[in-house]
Parts: sequence; C-alpha cells; structure tokens
Amino acid sequence: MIQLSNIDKFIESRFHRVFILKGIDLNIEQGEFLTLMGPSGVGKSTLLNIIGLLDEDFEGQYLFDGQSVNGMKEKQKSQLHKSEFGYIFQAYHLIDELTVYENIETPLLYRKVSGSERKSIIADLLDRFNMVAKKDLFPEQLSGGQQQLVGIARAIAGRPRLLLADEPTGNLHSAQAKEIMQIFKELNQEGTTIVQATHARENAEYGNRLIEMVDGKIINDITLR
Ligand SMILES: Nc1ncnc2c1ncn2[C@@H]1O[C@H](COP(=O)(O)OP(=O)(O)OP(=O)(O)O)[C@@H](O)[C@H]1O
Repeated sequence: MIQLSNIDKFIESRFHRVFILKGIDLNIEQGEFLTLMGPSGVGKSTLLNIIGLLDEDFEGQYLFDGQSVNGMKEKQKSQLHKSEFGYIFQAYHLIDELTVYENIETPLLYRKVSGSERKSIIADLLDRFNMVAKKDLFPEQLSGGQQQLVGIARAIAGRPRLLLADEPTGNLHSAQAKEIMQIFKELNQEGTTIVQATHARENAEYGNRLIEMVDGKIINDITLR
C-alpha cells in the first residue's frame, strides 16, 4: 500500500540544512497496524503528514498503491483525503463552528452515506464515547480529552481504508486510552490499515509492528505478532 524510499525532509536555514527526516525506507502493507515510536521531536508527526499526503515538500520516492505521489493529480489526492483516509491530529483540528454531532458527521457527508445510516453511526459513536449529552456543544465547550474523543470519532466514523493517528490518546486517562486502542484493534481486524505515532509503549502492543525512530531515522523495525 505504502512504499517510502529514501525519504529526506529538511529545512534550509541560513547556513546549512537541518534534516527532520533522513533516509527513511518504509513499506507498509494493507492491513497492518503500525506504531511509530520515539522521543519528542524525532519526526513522527512529520512522517505521518507525508504518509497522509498532507506534506509534499520532501525528497525521495513515495508510492501509494504503486503510484507515485509526486505525479498524483490534486483531484485524486483530495479523493483519498476525503474518502479513504482518516486523520487524528495531535491538536484535534475540529471545526469550531460545527457541533460535536456535525463534526463527526463531516466524513460521512463526503462519503455520501445516507441520512439514516449517518444517524445510526453517529449515535453509536456518541454512545460508545459517552458523549451523547455533549452532541450539540461546540468544540470550545469541551475539555481537551473530550475534543480528542470527537476527533477520534470523526476519523473512524467513515471506516477509512487508512487511519493516521498522531498521539491519539495523549489527553485521555488510561481506561479511555485502552478503550480507544481496543477500537483501533477492531477496526484493523475489519481491514483498516493503521499508522499511529505515540510515546506510549503500551499502545504499540495493540499493533503488529513497531518502528522506533531517533533523530529523523528509523533505528528499529520490530514485528510484534
Ligand atoms: N515547518 C518546520 N520548520 C522547522 N522545523 C520543523 C518544522 N516542522 C517540524 N520541525 C522540526 O522537526 C522536528 C520533528 O518534528 P515532529 O513534530 O515531526 O516530531 P515528533 O516526533 O512528532 O514530536 P512529538 O512527539 O513532540 O509530536 C522537530 O524538531 C521540529 O521542531
């Protein structure tokens, strides 16, 4: 599904290049549940953004479904963004003007899911995340953890083919974090490919592969099961 070869990402400063990613080679098969781990600042978010086609300013080759991302048409990328990828961002990126319900509904509208099916999917997620009473509130009226849950609900509502999750449980307490990881595991078993970035080793245990990063490089690639 994803083939990254010799990916470099750098920032030009006045006197030299500062590498954020250096020589990344990574193949991800459809159906994997992979965790990127490493201390803060090693480039996990940067790599997720490249994989998610949100950052095209890199060197090296990226093939998605065998096709070079550099040559992809905007329309095709936008189609992938809207209908096949689900994103969970560290900073949530909820839409401030939309309620909890409407935020979760957005990917379903893109995917042209019928009204009654949308209602049932959203009701199920609200119930699962204990957010039924909050459905008409706006993001600013929620705690950080609740906003994170809405971001997760939105990303998984449309059952994406590829789920990209940046520190998805960073603001949740441990029971909630476990529940989210369990949901990810089920999604993965139903066919969603997952790439998550996290500091939490216990989150990696739910996946099948652990990639350890240091200073913009992959130093370990471990199969977990
Ligand atoms: N646009 C940018 N300009 C300059 N430096 C950047 C830019 N984007 C990222 N960086 C730097 O690249 C490095 C990697 O950042 P990145 O957010 O990918 O790390 P991370 O491993 O996800 O960290 P965290 O776990 O804290 O989220 C950091 O040192 C960051 O300051």
